[in-house]
Amino acid sequence: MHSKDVISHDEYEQAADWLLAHTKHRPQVAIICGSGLGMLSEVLEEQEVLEYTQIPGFPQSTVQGHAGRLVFGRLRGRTCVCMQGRFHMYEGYSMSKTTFPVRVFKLLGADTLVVTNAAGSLDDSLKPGDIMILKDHVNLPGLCGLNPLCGPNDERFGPRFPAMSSCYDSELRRIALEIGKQLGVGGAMREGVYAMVGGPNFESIAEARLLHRLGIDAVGMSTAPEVVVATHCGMRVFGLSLITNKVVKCYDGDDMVDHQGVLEVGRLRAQTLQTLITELVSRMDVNNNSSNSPSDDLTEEALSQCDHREALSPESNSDVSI
Ligand SMILES: O=P(O)(O)O[C@@H]1C[C@H](O)[C@@H](CO)O1
Ligand code: HPA
Repeated sequence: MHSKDVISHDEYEQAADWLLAHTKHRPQVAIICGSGLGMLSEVLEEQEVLEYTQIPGFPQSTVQGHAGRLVFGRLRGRTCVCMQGRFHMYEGYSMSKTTFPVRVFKLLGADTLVVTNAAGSLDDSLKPGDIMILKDHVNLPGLCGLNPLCGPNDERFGPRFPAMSSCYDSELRRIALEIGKQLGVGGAMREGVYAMVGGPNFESIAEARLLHRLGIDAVGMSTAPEVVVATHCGMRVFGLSLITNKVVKCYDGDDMVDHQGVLEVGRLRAQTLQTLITELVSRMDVNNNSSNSPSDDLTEEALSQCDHREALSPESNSDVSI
């Protein structure tokens, strides 16, 4: 790693101080929107929007479907910040730069990180349009030494050797699955293991088969580094993948994945994901690292937004059933 890739505590603080001076909001929950999932921020109330170009030290979004804005606002009594646009290694950023915002959110006071992504399924039981709750990940670049925690460790954020064995909060996973059932989309939601590859090309068939044999359920090009950095600094993490395509695993056939198709599935699933995240955030106890359920029943408003319930039932979701 180059010394220029080391980001000093001052640089994180400068970004955090700038944000504190430019918004009245003090976020408890940070949400990272995956490819085509920027609409998750639309549900925030009392919005204040800041462009990445304005924020000191922030990288810039270069990928279609990643707008490049921070949206601050309120969601059912919780204060949130939403990243409309994340950073990927394949854009040419160092791992520490791709995860820069996570530490900034920590300095802003956020104790919970919600990560979302678009991913291709390797397991045939996951269909486009399904939602996979991350139970665990395989950080392939990380295993090869491309890890945002490489370089001098800053003890103010966390320990040199953080554990990753429980990085996806089990209580938040349980609540999300419960909400899915209440919304009538339980059949299209399950837990699974996400693997991060470097990208930007989609997988070759041999690569897809290799990942499948390793027991990976879905593959994407992000998320794991953000989760590593958040876990390192003591944040509680919830992650989900919107399955946007099946990864091609057979030589005979003419299926081919493309980014436009990925974005399209995000558009079609916008409302389901908005409702799911809104309900999840509303049931989080943001103060003491556990969760509470002020009401375990969905509001009528949430249920009425779920006119997609039938479309997401397991019987009907053969391929894109949206
Ligand atoms: O930011 P995410 O991980 O959601 O984006 C996925 C991976 C690539 O960036 C892109 C491919 O379509 O979507
Ligand atoms: N592979 C890797 N990343 C992805 C995919 C995929 O099939 N779909 C969306 N992001």
